[in-house]
Amino acid sequence: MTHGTAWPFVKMHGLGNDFVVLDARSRALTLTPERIRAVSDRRTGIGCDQLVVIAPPNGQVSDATMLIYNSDGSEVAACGNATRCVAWLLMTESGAESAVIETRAGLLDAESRGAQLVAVDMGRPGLDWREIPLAQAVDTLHLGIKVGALTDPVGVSMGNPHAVFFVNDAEAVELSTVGPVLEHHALFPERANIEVAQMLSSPDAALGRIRMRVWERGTGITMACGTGACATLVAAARRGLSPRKAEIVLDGGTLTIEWLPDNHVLMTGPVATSFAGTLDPTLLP
Ligand SMILES: N[C@@H](CCC[C@H](N)C(=O)O)C(=O)O
Repeated sequence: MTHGTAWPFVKMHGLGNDFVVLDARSRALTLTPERIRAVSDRRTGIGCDQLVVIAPPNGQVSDATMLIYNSDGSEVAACGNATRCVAWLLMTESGAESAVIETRAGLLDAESRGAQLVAVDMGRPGLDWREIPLAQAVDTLHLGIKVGALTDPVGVSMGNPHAVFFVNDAEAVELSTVGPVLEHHALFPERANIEVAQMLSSPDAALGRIRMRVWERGTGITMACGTGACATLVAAARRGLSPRKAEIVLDGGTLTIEWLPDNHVLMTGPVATSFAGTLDPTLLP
């Protein structure tokens, strides 16, 4: 491989949920699960929770297409924190205050909310068992499964599958033990992201506050999960535990999530750039 053909990348994160971002708008990129795992590997690659590719827009309705891959090599339809990061890159590039990003989960509208702060309309939550998807017809407000001390989560799709367990003490949950078991539970044919959520506010608070930790499908424990924060707010509001707007306190910081009257979920939070570089061609030719 000659010098100059190596892939440039930007390393970004949203509240510590980190990404290697590749711009494939003017150059063909061939990814395989092996290559995604190699780049994502923290010991031998660059290291990230998700590999994110900016691809050309399909038609004229969006500014770009975003493709998202978990560090295990699987492709996913949605990633809230990466959407804010890519929106920020696109807005910085265009000088505009908004951007439209096409994902496998649909078109997402993003807006700048000040320095390094971005709001994204994450669309409508999926509340039907087929949308999550579940293996059988179950009321998504009470999935009724139990692993260890975790019982009866709420199922929510934010373009990707989530199971939200309400607990008295989120810090006490052994996520590294129960997370992988629940991710692969037979009720979730496409696996699931697993959230444990502890209410820090009362149901009648003007603004809710919820502590949340996550075991991400295809990645493991991460510092933050944007779609998980959206799913948690929706789950808490459906259970009558929270108003429809809340601060979700994650390991890496806080996201503000609002379930709007039009049924869309609005996520607002920071973005950060860590460094830029080029990928060793042995990782990605
Ligand atoms: N970190 C993300 C979600 C990434 C995808 C997820 N692991 C899945 O497999 O669905 C976020 O910020 O939403």
